[in-house]
Amino acid sequence: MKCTATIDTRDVEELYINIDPIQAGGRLTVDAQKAAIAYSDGYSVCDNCLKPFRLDYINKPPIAEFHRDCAEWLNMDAVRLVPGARRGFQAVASSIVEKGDPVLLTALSHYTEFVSLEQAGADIHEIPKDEHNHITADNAAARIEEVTREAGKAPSILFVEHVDYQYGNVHEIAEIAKVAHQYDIPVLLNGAYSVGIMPVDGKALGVDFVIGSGHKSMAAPAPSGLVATTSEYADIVFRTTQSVGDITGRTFGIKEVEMMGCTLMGVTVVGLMASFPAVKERVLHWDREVENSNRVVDALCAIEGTQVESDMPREHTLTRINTMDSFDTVAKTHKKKGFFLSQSLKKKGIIGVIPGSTRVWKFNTYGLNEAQISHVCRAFQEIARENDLTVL
Ligand SMILES: Cc1ncc(COP(=O)(O)O)c(C=O)c1O
Repeated sequence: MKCTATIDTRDVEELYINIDPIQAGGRLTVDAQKAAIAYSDGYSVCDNCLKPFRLDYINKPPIAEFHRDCAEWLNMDAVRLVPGARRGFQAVASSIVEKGDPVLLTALSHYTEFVSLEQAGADIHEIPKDEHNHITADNAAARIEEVTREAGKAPSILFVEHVDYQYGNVHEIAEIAKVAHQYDIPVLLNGAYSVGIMPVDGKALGVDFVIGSGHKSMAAPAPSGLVATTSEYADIVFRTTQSVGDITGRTFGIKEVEMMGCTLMGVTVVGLMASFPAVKERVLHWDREVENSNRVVDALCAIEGTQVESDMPREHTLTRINTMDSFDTVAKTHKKKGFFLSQSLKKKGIIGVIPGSTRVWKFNTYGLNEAQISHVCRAFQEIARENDLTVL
């Protein structure tokens, strides 16, 4: 049968400023693009897989060294690469959680966190958010007490988002981890919106697992991510296989069960590695990114009726904005309805706002330079004025 699917070249990044809430930290560096081409064959990194036969031991390209560097960078003891943050959640859940165990995640957890715990057969409970859309240590403590009372045993793990995907708020992780540890509950940090864009120190936060997403925040090809842990948990999460063939008597050496033997291959691993020097450098400039985020938010707030639903001032580049009393009032009579906003933005060279959204929506300014930030600020206000909204 003839395959009719064709892949068009994608020139979006060259032509437009992209403020899509989930894509900002995943854009590849030029080095990652070059590495992806050079290592495009499936088994390209496996040419020098010598004893011991496991991908994270390969020295050429320096994958083994990269694992060590990455652990040190996160101030954790061991790292493995995985195909996406979700596979990191899955590895931890399946090695720590027994079927029927109570577990805690939060009212701001991503669905992939739920799914990983569901797959492990967990009895899932949420920590509620407070009135400021924060997960707090007090709420975590109260929920641990409640769930322990109801289930007859303490939760076997607590998953918490460093920065949540709904508001882009930064949560009080060190305090939550301290509380959880008082009940001997290990803590998994979902760093999908932090690892690779802002400084993350696992030991300072006091967490037992750090999960990162390569394609979301580490300028890496999809699917990629990492799971980092402490020496206390490394042997559990990275346990090696005990399988023995009952006819052949075969054993499989040091292959790790949760990693399905070998970790990231080809384009994904070399892309992640090639961007790593730039990623390490860019997290040092997080203050500038936050400043830029606040500039755009301030420009939006100057449009009468606009409100920010995330923390103010912004501490992150992902922001949730409410334009029901500004852009949405235009949408009510505009011939293009709610699509006028994304279409007007596109005409001004900006993409990433979901077409049709004029009520509550999100954007991310990560990685934009000064000129692009100024242009985005100006564009929102011009669109407001063109549609007779008041700009203060
Ligand atoms: C907060 C959060 N956690 C986890 C994930 C899943 O990340 P990945 O695609 O790397 O598995 C996402 C993806 O959108 C997310 O927003």
